[in-house]
Amino acid sequence: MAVQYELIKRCSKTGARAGRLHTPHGTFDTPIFMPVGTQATVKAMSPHELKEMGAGIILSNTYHLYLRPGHELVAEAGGLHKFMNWDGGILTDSGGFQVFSLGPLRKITEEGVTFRSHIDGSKQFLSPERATEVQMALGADIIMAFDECVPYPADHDYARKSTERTTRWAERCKGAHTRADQALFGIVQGGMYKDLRSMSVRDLVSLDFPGYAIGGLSVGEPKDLMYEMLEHTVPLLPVNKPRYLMGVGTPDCLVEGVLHGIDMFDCVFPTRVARNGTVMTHQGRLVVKNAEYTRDFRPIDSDCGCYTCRNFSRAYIRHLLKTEEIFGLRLTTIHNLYFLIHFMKKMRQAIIEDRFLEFRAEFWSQYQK
Ligand SMILES: CNc1nc2cc3nc[nH]c(=O)c3cc2[nH]1
Repeated sequence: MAVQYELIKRCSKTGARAGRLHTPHGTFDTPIFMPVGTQATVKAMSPHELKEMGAGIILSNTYHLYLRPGHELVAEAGGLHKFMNWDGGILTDSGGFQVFSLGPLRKITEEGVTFRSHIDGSKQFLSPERATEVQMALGADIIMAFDECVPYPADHDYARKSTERTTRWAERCKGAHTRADQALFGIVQGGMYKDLRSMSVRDLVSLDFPGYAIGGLSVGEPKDLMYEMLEHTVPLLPVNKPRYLMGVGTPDCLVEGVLHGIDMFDCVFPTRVARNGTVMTHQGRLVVKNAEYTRDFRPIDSDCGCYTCRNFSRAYIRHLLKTEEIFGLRLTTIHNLYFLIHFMKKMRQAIIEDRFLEFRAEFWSQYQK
């Protein structure tokens, strides 16, 4: 199997678990946070810096790379790892979510989705087979089935019909997937309906994927509703397969996702907000661009071991951001990614030492959103 999950330790009181994910490009500790590199680069970061800060698996997007530069060109370069000179793990999202959230004027049929490129308005079409072919050409270690992310809110009838189609599409992806060195994950849908989440899990598990993503969350629903869906859905998934919660990445959601048994997370949040000067600390977020930090010569976070916090002050970073110096957003990005990657390592250690609930209580006692 291209990707194998190894369970190391289960928390005795919750669904939290520590594990390892074995892939063709290395073995990575879980729970893991995966930086997003939509267009074959984690914005402002070099592969060397990503490796140095402990990044293991990064994401790229099929939708974007299919439109530009095209999957054929990436294949000609020898695949994504060679193209971007990254020898760690790569996961590609299948394009479904991006088509629904980016591509204007889209039309969904049983066959697939017709949409207009957000770049040049050209008419495009993706089907389960085509999305799988594109991902095989891009060459990620983990690829995702082509699905429809049920929008929020959606009525039960729409959610049911869409989820049933996503399952038929997952089967078609499985039929089209012929690369033995890649793992194809199914994506659980079902909207905010427990019966449909159960149906989606049952149908996908019967198709037997090497890993399962929880889709259709972090789409604008209240966090408590997301947690409720996780509490219901995750325990239904096989214990010996990785669980990947798509699009989730603020510290509070990461803690609650780990609590419910999630192993893998991705989110643009840390890199996106870094570029406008929002950085994460153990007490919550701060906007280092704000005037209050003009003469603040302390590091962003005195407990943080990242390159930014070891070498630069809030005042200096604020100055760089105010003057729109590129180095400023590089420093905030380095910090935010390091913070989350190491936050996951601390959670993993707490699970191994069977003190995850204490870790979680300590986190919530300090954290202001
Ligand atoms: C930022 N939130 C978010 N990013 C997502 C990506 C996804 N990809 C495929 N399918 C999904 O359902 C899905 C849901 C998501 N929510």
